Amino acid sequence: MLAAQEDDEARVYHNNDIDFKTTRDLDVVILDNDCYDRVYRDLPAHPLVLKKVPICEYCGAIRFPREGPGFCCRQGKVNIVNTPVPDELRRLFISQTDRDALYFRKNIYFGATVDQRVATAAVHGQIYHRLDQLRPGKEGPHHMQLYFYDTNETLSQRIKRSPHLDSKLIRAILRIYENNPYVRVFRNVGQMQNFDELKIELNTSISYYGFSKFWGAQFIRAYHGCYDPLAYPILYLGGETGWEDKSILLEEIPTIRFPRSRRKYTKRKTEVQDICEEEGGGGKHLHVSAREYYCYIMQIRDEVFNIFFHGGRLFQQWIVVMYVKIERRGTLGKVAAWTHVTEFQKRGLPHDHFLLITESSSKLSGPDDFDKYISAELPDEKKYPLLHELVCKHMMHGPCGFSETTEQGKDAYHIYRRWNDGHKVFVRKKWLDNRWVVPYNPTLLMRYNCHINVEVSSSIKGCKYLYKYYSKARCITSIEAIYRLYRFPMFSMYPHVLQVQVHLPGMHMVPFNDDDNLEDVLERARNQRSMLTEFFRMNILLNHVRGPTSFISIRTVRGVVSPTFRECCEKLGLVEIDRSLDNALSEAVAFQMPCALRRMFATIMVFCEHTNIRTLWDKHFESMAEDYVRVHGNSSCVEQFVLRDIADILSSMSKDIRNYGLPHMHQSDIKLAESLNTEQMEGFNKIFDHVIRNKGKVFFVDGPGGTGKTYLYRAVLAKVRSTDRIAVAIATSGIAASIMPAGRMAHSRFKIPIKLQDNSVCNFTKQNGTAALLREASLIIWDEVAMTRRQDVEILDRSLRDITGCDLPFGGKVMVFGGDFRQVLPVVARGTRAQICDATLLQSYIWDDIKIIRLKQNMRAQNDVWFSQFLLRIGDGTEKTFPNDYVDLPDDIMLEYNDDQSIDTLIDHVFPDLANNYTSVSYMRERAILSTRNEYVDSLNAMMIAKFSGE
Ligand SMILES: Nc1ncnc2c1ncn2[C@@H]1O[C@H](COP(=O)(O)OP(=O)(O)OP(=O)(O)O)[C@@H](O)[C@H]1O
Repeated sequence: MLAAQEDDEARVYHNNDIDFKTTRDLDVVILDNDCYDRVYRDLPAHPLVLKKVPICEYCGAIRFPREGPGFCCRQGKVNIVNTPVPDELRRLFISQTDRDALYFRKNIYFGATVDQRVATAAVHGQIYHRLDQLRPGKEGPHHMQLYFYDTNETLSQRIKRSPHLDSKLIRAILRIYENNPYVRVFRNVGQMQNFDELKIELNTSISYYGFSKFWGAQFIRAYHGCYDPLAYPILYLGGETGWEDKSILLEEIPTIRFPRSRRKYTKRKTEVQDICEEEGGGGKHLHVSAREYYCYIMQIRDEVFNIFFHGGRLFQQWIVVMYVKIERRGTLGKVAAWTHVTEFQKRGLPHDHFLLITESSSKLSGPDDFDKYISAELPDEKKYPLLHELVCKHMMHGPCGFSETTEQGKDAYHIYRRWNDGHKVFVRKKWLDNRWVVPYNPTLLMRYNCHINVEVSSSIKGCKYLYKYYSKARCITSIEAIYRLYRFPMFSMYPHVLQVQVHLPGMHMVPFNDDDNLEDVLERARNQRSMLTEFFRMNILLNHVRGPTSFISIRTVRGVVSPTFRECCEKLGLVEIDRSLDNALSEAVAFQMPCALRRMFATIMVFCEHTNIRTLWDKHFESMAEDYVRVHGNSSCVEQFVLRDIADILSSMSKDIRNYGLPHMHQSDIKLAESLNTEQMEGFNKIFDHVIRNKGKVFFVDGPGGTGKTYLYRAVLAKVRSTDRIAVAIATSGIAASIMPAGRMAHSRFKIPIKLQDNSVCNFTKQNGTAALLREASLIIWDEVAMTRRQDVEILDRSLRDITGCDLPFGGKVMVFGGDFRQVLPVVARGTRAQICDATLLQSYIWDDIKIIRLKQNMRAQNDVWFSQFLLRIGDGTEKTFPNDYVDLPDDIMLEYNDDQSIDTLIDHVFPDLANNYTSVSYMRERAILSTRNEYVDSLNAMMIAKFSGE
């Protein structure tokens, strides 16, 4: 409070400027120790007040913390003398009581309102007034013609035309401008002999006034010194030039420094001004830049009446201090990285978006953590009176729903607790409750006393939300101009990219009037196109079409008008999309592996609208097939491998390779069905029969390791796909997914949430591509389901029922699960044996409807009957055990443990003669060492790589 009492500014900002009253529902019992009170802990007692810093010792500008020494006047090098403002004008600018002053301020503005009575013309989007006749007509003088009369005549003519004008005020203004040199010159124009021949064109947008015929055209550019006094006579009332003739006094000024106290400042300032006058420009002068000039005059200085000042700088200080405080004091946890964007809203007010990425130790992991930092409720007015006032003042916006607790929302948006506790405040003429409170951090709100919306973002969507502010359509406002003038950082991100608006067809902004019919607006052909792409194409055409006279003539090729610039470019062969994609692939060949090229090729197929994919395939096939050629040599088989890979990638993007005109792909697995054993064949027929008859059923292929489950899936997948039906193959683990044609991992394919709740569903919407794919699918195969939590499968069941609208298991799809409960079971963190068993599919309601296909014949160990039976006995739990469930392993499948040497022995055993074989794909593919932890795998890999020859 001390700081607040001492400081004038503080008093201004602390004044109550909002009326509110508050009420509370008596039925609701308020807890004394409400756990949600955590969020209000350690609140600052009062909003932050910026520290005072001494005024600039050179120019006397009032400075804010962190403004560098050269911020206002380049340490005294820039010194611009302010023209004194007459008392009368000053009064008009500052009086809060005089009616004429209020009227004056209400009615002064710059710019042209298009007056229908004056001939106006829009040339390249700028508005010109053209007054051919300077001599008044029969109706008497008006507009600019009024300037050529003396004060009384001008005034009576003005009042005649606008009876509401305050004649005293107009007279005062005319008096103030009596000595303005431009006013005088203008008046004299009326005395000229050939007055009738004069024409004046006034460009009210930005750039020039032209007096023609008499002097010839006289253009005054915006950067010319007299543009400012002509365009803004009210700011340059003496007609003084703008920045152009201002100069830097190099020799004298820097030696005279203002003392750091305000009392001594005025005396020293007069001394400096005297010296400047004595010098009369005799010192060594350098010109100031426009930026230096504007930066200088936009400063606040004690006892200097500055009519240029528009404010907004305090806000920038607030940004700087806010970030510094956030990072240093860790209000929102320890910040690892951050970024911010200043957005200027329609009225020109700056609005900052900060994204703070906290260190892992400070990550907010769930609703309980969110509640420690964020409140979306009115605080208790008795316990936290000041905070309550600030929430009423700054944080009451649009309505959301009530919520009993904070909940982790879908996507990036969480639901914060907005309890219906009957607490209401009467603010802005309305009774508002917790539903209207924007989420905020009490500490930040108390400290900065302004609207700061704080929310937790748990996904990349938060970043996207922020980044979209880069691509908004923008026009520069006065406050943004000041930001740019002073080079305030507006983006804390590198590289700084200011994008123009880019949008997809049909996704761009469309202007319309209130009374427009929206359907007509959407139908308008010009609204269907992306402005930017059309603009680029038009520019291409401008380089090639000779002497165009209109937009239509640009689009005319051999007498035919094309509807769009793009079509016109295509007709003229000017669009090079195909060639640039070809170049991109050629470039990638130099440094990408064949598998990366195949992925890139598939991406181009799906996203880049290449007009002839087959030519691209023919040209780049060899590069994409290099790795297969090295192993197989045979070209037709290699082509099939490459096609298979691309088909798998396309399938993961829900696309079918058959629609792109590439070489025909043989169904390599189609013959597998012929070699199935009896058990497999029985299962195959059952599954395929249900698919063909479109009859929903859930199967479970139960077989110990090596009984040919994967072999069966591949045969079924190939057969179903050969009938042009969609078969989706997934597995719980990545390795199993990779050995199924077009296999994907379950969590990724079905977007199963990691954290599960009772009614969770897959994270796709009904309209989404995954939903469309699953709706179309005739068969879904899920391998290794024994390792999956039953809840994941139940979520899929719920989602499929939802997107298909069919209440049968899995929406009436043919579902084939496979796995082996004798192998690995689901992982339940720190779960007991009972909890693990409860998480298996066997305990699910789904199990009741499942038809089991049992495979017993071990196809992997056909030559080792003893071993396959041993495995079965272990899995079935019938092998003889010792205390603690130990079993006896035969010696010939074990290696002797030998302390440090054991790992080497294991590597040598599994990978004999590694140094000579590590380049052989088949050798490496046929063997593997399994391990329980990633760190062991990493060290094993390192040990093996060390055995390779060469660098
Ligand atoms: N009908 C068959 N004819 C010839 N070989 C077969 C047949 N069925 C399976 N195989 C072969 O037996 C081996 C094991 O088959 P597969 O990998 O399909 O078994 P699995 O039950 O999926 O094993 P795991 O549970 O360990 O993954 C493979 O090499 C496969 O090619």
